[in-house]
Amino acid sequence: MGRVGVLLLNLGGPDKLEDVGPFLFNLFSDPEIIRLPFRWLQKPLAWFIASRRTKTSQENYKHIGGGSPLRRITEAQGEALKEQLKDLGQEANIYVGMRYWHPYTEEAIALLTQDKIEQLVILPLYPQFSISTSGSSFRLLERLWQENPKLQPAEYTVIPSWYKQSNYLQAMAQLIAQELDQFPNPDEVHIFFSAHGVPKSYVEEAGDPYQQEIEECTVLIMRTLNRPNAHTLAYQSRVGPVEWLQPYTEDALKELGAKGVQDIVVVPISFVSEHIETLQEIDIEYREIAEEAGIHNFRRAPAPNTHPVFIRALADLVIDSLQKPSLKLSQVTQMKKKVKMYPQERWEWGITTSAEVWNGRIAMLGFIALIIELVTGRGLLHMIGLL
Ligand SMILES: C=CC1=C(C)c2cc3[nH]c(cc4nc(cc5[nH]c(cc1n2)c(C)c5CCC(=O)O)C(CCC(=O)O)=C4C)c(C)c3C=C
Ligand SMILES: [Fe+2]
Repeated sequence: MGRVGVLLLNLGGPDKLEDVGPFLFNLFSDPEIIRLPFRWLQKPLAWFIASRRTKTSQENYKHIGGGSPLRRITEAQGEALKEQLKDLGQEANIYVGMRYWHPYTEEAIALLTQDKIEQLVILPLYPQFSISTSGSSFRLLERLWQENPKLQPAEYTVIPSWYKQSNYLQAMAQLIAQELDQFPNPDEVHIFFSAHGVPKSYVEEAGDPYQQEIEECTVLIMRTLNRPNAHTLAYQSRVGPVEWLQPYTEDALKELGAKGVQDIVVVPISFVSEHIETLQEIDIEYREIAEEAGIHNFRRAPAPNTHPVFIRALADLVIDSLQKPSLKLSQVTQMKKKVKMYPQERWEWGITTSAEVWNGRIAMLGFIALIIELVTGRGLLHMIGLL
């Protein structure tokens, strides 16, 4: 076996408050995050939404120490994984490739090319696949390697999602059990799984398997936990005016409170590291909503971070993938059969020439309306609450 590398993919987060604006611009510039029919509108809209959101987002980051801990934790996971692999007899270099902030995926690719990695395992740090997370990073890798084939290692394999991995399930069950046991009556506590949401259209129109994987993951964690507790699954972090997967976390909390539930353990299920959506959104915002709803005893299971059983899960995934036939990026998108990744598969209204002409005209009108709205502060986006 040649020189082995593991590329850990994650979203990235601003290291300090000044990074928040450019980080948000990168995020909203991604067509897998905001799916628009016209590519040229992506950057102006990204700039616009990022500018509107920066201040609120900065306030949120201030609550968690002025920046995201994601880089530090992901790098610590990488170091622990390297050690664990070594203990299991597998030497490997670990690289961290973030999608929207440093260290960018491009930086990781440059490093692993420089290190002459011959066999690469691509491991997204998202247990479940979504077009907007792992899908976006896979798309970027495909593009980087198409643009410069010399950057592609001799051999590589992708792990598309891994929410069924037994040590991952064990780690989650242990983290939940540890919180339940802080209550006087652990079996009476309600377990509240809070998954990151995505727009409903991703699942229903674009075929994103995310919701199905989240639901299955919840069942598997409950089975591994093997306790009698009642549980709920809801979706957090909605952005913008369109409908996202439901029930929304805030509504589900209010409903439980109304039913008289007083003790809960919230389990962040789409994340393997602490970050703004656990430390600020769950620990501060949702806790407040829960308390107002009468849920007085609110605890949260920590994200797996560098929990040894979780690190063992990552190591097992790497070793298994090196022993199995390799899986290519193109196979992953083919495997998720009906998944419409942007922009390789276009929305239906964009595929004929006349439709393209009309799309262009309508888009031009929309862009003019957006500029007028930016200048005057009045218009449709204000009316629907996006601005
Ligand atoms: C606007 C659409 C968004 C979709 C769709 C989305 C999906 C998605 N995101 C994560 C995980 C993370 N998101 C993070 C930050 C973040 N995400 C969005 C928007 C969407 N996410 C925004 C606007 C932000 C910035 C923070 C904010 O202003 O609210 C992060 C990084 C957090 C950090 O500590 O910096 C992660 C991680 C998942 C798992 C997911 C879909 C499954
Ligand atoms: Fe997000």
